[in-house]
Amino acid sequence: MSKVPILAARGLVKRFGGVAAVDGVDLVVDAGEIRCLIGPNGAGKSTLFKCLTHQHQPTSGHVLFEGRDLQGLATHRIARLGIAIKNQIPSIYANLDVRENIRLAGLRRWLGKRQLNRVVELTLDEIGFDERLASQPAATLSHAHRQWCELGMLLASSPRIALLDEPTAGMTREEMLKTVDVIKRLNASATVIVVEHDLEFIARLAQRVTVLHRGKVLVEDTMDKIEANEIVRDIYLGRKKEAAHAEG
Ligand SMILES: Nc1ncnc2c1ncn2[C@@H]1O[C@H](COP(=O)(O)OP(=O)(O)OP(=O)(O)O)[C@@H](O)[C@H]1O
Repeated sequence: MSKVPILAARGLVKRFGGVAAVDGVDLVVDAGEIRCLIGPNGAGKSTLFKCLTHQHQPTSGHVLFEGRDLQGLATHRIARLGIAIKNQIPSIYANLDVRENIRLAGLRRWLGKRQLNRVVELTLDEIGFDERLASQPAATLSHAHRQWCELGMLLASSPRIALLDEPTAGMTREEMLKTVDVIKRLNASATVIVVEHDLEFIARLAQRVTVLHRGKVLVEDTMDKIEANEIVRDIYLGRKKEAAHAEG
């Protein structure tokens, strides 16, 4: 009997006027994977991310969660299926402290009070927040700490699958390395799909990588094979050459 993938895209197309930002993408993600989506600027990564999470209605094609078409489902119904989304701008309650943010996310699991408290403290530990950070209002956190707070909220909500859009954007290398650890913890119980630019981050994290180019899947493979792929290197090196040329 064939296994049903946790998430699949079939013939996904998203057009903006004459531009096909996503142009016939088929994607199969198995339960338990960490999958990275990469590609040069304008490849269609963000648009695909928004289609997969149904923040964009695809022009045509389908997104299936465990074989179930997500079409027509409201955001809260999608969340209830266990699909967690982290956009580039963190969605945290700025006026609440970190512990309260994480507690709110954990409420989704309908745990008893003592169990919920345990989950919250364990999560704070998993994201490496001490008491000072845990009781800090989210609004006063640094950029990286906000991202980790939101990842903590995902951890506490125990999703089936988490989709993350550029979780290391604006981070130092050290912060990126810590984010790798937090996402690995998330992956202990959830499938993870990540859109990213940072190739070191991807090499440390992903089992399989899907490369997008001009709205289509160019290649899908392990990071080692992707790094050795001449066409992929041309796309990235070509971009660097163009940038160097533009800088004069
Ligand atoms: N809301 C929109 N309206 C019109 N065109 C759009 C819109 N969103 C994206 N596009 C176009 O779709 C194409 C793909 O954009 P998208 O942002 O998905 O690429 P990306 O791979 O995420 O790029 P980047 O790495 O620069 O974020 C681009 O040509 C972009 O200009």
